[in-house]
Amino acid sequence: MTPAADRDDAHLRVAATVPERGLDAALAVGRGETLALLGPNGAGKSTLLSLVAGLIAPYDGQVTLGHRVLTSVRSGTTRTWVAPHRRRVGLLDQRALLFPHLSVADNVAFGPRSAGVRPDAARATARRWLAAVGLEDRAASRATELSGGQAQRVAVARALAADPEVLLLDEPLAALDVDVAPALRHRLREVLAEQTTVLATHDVLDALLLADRVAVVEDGRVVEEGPTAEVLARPRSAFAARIAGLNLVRGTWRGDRLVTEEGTEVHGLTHGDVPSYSSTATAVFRPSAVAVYLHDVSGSPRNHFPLVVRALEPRGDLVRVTGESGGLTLAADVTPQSVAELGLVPGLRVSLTVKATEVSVYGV
Ligand SMILES: Nc1ncnc2c1ncn2[C@@H]1O[C@H](COP(=O)(O)OP(=O)(O)OP(=O)(O)O)[C@@H](O)[C@H]1O
Repeated sequence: MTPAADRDDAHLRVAATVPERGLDAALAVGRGETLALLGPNGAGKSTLLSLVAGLIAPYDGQVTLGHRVLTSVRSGTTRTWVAPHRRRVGLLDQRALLFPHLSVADNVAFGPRSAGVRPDAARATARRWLAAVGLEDRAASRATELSGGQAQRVAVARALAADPEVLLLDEPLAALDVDVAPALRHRLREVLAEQTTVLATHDVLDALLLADRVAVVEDGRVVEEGPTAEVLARPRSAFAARIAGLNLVRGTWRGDRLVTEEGTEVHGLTHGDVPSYSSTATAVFRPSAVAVYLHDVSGSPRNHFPLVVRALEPRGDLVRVTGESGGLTLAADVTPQSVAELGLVPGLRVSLTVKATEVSVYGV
């Protein structure tokens, strides 16, 4: 069991084994928190969501939400079972699955109407959530008239209009075109701010931009868990290291550059909405985009970081060089030949450079 699963302040707790799917995992999510389940195909992410939604029962385990026990099964014997529609859990997967014969507004009003809310109040709720996802002007359209990205936004509004205590998102952006996904990701970030959410994804950007915490799921186990930026910057599990291992630099956006608390400046290209001046931002760049020199190499538009080498580790055909730079841990992937030519050893002072065009800056 992970330490996080023992948290006292958890709103949602899951601890379950599902032998036929190779799952034996525990997780906990705080109220208003977004937890990303990050893992490869078949790892057990959807199974965990299905347990919470009440679509499957464990062989052994419990699901609790606040003070309510939703599922309790001991060695195949069910003790407590709350029906899916009574759980106050919303589930959304990569297909929007709107009712084709209903208008957009009626799709969104469906949840409150089913819960017995009067038609005018349900319509008002629908309007509010459509506005939150930026689609109030499509209220009267048929669901079939929407683009894929719009339909997915309506599906988000419909899930939230039902006022779930927990929202479960299973790869909500996976089916969307790459040019549509960033806009929806941004909307999701806004609407998920106060919402307890579990997000299954294998996209590191979803985790970085939407989640407060990440649980890495591999072979039915939670193998790593922690604040998103920490896990992605210093991955301990094999999967997280493969997809993440990114250089992440947090700081304050100064209009054309990010400045860390210790005064390190990072130039990069902004993605999605440009961060507002003085707001918190994150610069992201891959170790493979970083070059290592023994001396400072001047020349813009490059970023330079003085680094004290801490470790050298083989990584496929390359060697990952990690070290400290002004309170940051940074990594560069270089060839074994460069390691030999530069005489890289722990303790050596070097200079890392990365082109500004290789650095993505996000307003988070
Ligand atoms: N309906 C099902 N019936 C039986 N086994 C299933 C079913 N769905 C998934 N499995 C199995 O359970 C295991 C976990 O799958 P799960 O779908 O939870 O993984 P996942 O991490 O969500 O992967 P993906 O990203 O591919 O959806 C896998 O071995 C999978 O083959």
